[in-house]
Amino acid sequence: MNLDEIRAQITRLDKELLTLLAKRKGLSLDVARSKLQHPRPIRDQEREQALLVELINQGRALGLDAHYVTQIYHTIIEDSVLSQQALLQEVLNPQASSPAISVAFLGLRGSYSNMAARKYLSRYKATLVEHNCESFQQIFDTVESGQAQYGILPIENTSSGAINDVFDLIQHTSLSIVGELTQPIEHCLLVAVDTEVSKLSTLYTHPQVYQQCSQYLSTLPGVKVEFCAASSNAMELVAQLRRPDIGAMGSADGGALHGLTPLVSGLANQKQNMTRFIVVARKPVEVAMQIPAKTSFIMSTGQQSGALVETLLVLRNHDIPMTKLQSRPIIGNPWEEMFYVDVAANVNSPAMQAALSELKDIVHFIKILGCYPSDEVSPTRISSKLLNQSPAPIEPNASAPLKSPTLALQVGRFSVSPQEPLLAVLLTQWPERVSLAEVARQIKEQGGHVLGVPCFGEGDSQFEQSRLQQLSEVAKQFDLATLTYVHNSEQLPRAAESLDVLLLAPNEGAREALLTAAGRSTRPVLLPLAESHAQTLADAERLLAQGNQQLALIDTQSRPLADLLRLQQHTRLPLLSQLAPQEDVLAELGVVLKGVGIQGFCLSVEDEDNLHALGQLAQRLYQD
Ligand SMILES: C=C(O[C@@H]1C=C(C(=O)O)C=C[C@H]1O)C(=O)O
Repeated sequence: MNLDEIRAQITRLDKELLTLLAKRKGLSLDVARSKLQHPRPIRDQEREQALLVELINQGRALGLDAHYVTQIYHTIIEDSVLSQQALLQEVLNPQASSPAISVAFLGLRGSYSNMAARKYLSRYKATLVEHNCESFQQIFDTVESGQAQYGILPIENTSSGAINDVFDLIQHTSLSIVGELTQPIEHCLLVAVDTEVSKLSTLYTHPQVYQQCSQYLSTLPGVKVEFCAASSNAMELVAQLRRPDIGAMGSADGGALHGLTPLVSGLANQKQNMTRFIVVARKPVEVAMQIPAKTSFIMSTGQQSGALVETLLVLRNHDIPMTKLQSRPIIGNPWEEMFYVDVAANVNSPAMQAALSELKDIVHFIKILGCYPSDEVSPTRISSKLLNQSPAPIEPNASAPLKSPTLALQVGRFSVSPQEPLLAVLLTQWPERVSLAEVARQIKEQGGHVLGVPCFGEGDSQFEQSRLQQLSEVAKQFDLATLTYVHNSEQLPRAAESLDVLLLAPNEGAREALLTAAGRSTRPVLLPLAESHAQTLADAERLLAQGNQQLALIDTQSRPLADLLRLQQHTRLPLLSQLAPQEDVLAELGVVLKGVGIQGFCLSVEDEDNLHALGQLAQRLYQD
């Protein structure tokens, strides 16, 4: 077969795949209709888990790796759940469906708010009428006066935090929040004609984008930066001028609306840059009880001590999870605060109704801002336990686990517990023979959780920075947490900026400064055992005293079991163990250590050849 013939086959297959995906979506909507007739929750994570395990196993038999299959199905299921939710909402709020929908947002065509508006309203099959606004106030005015049905407003950003102006305007509006969505903010360098970065002399952008991309821009010293009112204005200008020496900065999708193409992407200093938007309308919506809802309200309490705590206790007593609490000053009442609260509950649920009536008795002011479907469809995770199910071998006779420590370690998205210990791989050096991505893929495939690679000490700080960044990007791709050795207090904050867990190098000089820096960090820290238990515990105390309570001890020298048990009697900190893969009894050792309450294993490997040991260890640790 020649290239054209092979490509023709691929094209045919892709068409078949799309037809099948459309059929699947149709069936998922049938499921929604059935759930409407015989009410039950839209989301069924048990079903999703069973489906994923089956698909992963079928995929493996066909030579597809587990991570690949999981990623594809997370996307398919997310769309399936959101489409089912939208169908239920349309049945419940028929006024929402009309031939044209008008929406007000900040900026011109191509702005981040515009892209958010398009994404949110794409769920309705109606033509979009867009109202460009110059301020948040104008968005509120446009919707309040009925010129637009919906307004889209950014409310918080993962890098810059709460957007105070929007919070302040909500305090006084008659509008209701009827929806939310979270949008990744991915800054790109956009150009109108075929050109190269070296040919650029001027870049147009918004000051906030400039700030968020400062590190990249410092690598282009000869390029002049000109500010515009919004990133969409910059795009418009560059599209009009069509010159090879100028570019704009903004989203790739937004640029495409102006005929611009991205020359470089991923420019933001912080890679996880996301904005949460709220959708406002004149009338509140009703949210079906079968779908996860959020309710937003504002309240002010008296200034007496404990007033806020009392309100939060009401929520806790009714088992209502709070997802956000933000305070803003009340204009005209110095030192009084208005609290913005988001809870994961339907305003019409009995628990929420009971909580609201109790809150009314103890607050000075309370107003419901809206109840809306939650935009988050958190991916169903398959535990290592489920993936590694095989007939259970005979367990060696381990002693009964000691009382489990009270401190719960959270590494990335993994909650560490004696039942589900953490499984990390720590490469002794940066991989040379294969790519880091291949190592990550293997770790994921074998059931590991954390990818650890040394990033410091082999070059200048820019080189180290690029390793930290590579590690974090590759791990994210494979849904793994990240780890590196930290040798001194200067490295610590740099590692903490990008990675999930920090392993302090044992016995380096300037120990105190390192412990203090680790104690000030908000990342979990692994502290290697010192010569004596007394020294280890003193080091731990020093670190904890700085505020960071996410601390675990790690045995890096395979100490005798009795020694570890003795240590456990004196501390509530979780204990992890670093193991070498050469050990022929590695898996058995793991089981014994898990039996005595060791909460994690760090497999120290020289290269990818030793990774198969991880699979054996995972299988023994996670089977029932
Ligand atoms: C389709 C269903 O609804 C949801 C979507 C699923 C899917 O797309 O596979 C699975 C479970 C539910 O969370 C269902 O319940 O079967």
